[in-house]
Amino acid sequence: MILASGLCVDADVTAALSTRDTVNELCQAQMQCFLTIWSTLKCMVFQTGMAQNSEMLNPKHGRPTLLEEQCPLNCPNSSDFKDPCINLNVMPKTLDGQLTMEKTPSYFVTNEAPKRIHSMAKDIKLIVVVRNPVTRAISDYTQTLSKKPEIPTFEVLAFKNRTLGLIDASWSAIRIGIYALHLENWLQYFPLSQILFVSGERLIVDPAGEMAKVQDFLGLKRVVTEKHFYFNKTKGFPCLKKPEDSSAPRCLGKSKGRTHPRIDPDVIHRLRKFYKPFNMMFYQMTGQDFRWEQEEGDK
Ligand SMILES: Nc1ncnc2c1ncn2[C@@H]1O[C@H](COP(=O)(O)OS(=O)(=O)O)[C@@H](OP(=O)(O)O)[C@H]1O
Repeated sequence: MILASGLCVDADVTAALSTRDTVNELCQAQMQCFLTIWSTLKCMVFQTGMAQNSEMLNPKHGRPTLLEEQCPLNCPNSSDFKDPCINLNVMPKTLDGQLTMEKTPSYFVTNEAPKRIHSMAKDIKLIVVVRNPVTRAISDYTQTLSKKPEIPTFEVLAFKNRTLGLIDASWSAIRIGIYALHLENWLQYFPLSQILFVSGERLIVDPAGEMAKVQDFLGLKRVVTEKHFYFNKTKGFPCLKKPEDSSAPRCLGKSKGRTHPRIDPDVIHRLRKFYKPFNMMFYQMTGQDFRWEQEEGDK
């Protein structure tokens, strides 16, 4: 989907319409979304897919202690939320002075998740790490490519019809980055004050700054600070100086921070245009400008 510049979402317009209406109007105006986005709204739409925040948070530097557990809402052999599978028993017992964290990126884009999580814990705090959706799509593709080298190129997958400039919004790598639609789903159950949006870009250039926001949001003393991080030139990312369970510095694993394949700049340009109105809506909904339009590169 290519969006003409005149169709950028104006804040007043966005306020007057629900997100879905606004997106619908934009799509209709472009006549390029067809039913793709609308049919996917009923099931899954997007994910942010960034694990690094919880991995950085895991060290029990402070009090309350943070515990991390994966996937409490997933039933074994079931990922479609059909069964009533909320099972807090799989979570570790949370003692006084502890906070338990759970990290499953796909929940953000799973239609049933907000309702189910709300019925489990209405006052739960939610943290979402978001990055430029264009970079996110390329990162997503890079991950798939590492497992399935035979898949078509990013440029092929990104379009329904490249000549006509029709972006394939049904491709999960692209669909997931339409954050405004996912957020709309969550805001039907949780107030914005219960959700913290962490900038994936800031997390790389200023991990301590973003972690300060996380600690404040969780009501923790700021114990993770600049002194816990250093920039690892080989990795090209910040790493932890000394995790609690080891005396050695620790970077995130090989699957985090992979080199992305070169993508045709024209395709990147088209994707930026595609995402722009959705990003504007997301900024308005969150009250945060992630400045993705101002980025030069997409790595
Ligand atoms: N400190 C540090 N070290 C390494 N990587 C970092 C770091 N901070 C942020 N990032 C970015 O995190 C991206 C990987 O997160 P994922 O999206 O794969 O997480 S998840 O597994 O889907 O939850 C990964 O994306 P790619 O660069 O595409 O690999 C990184 O850009």
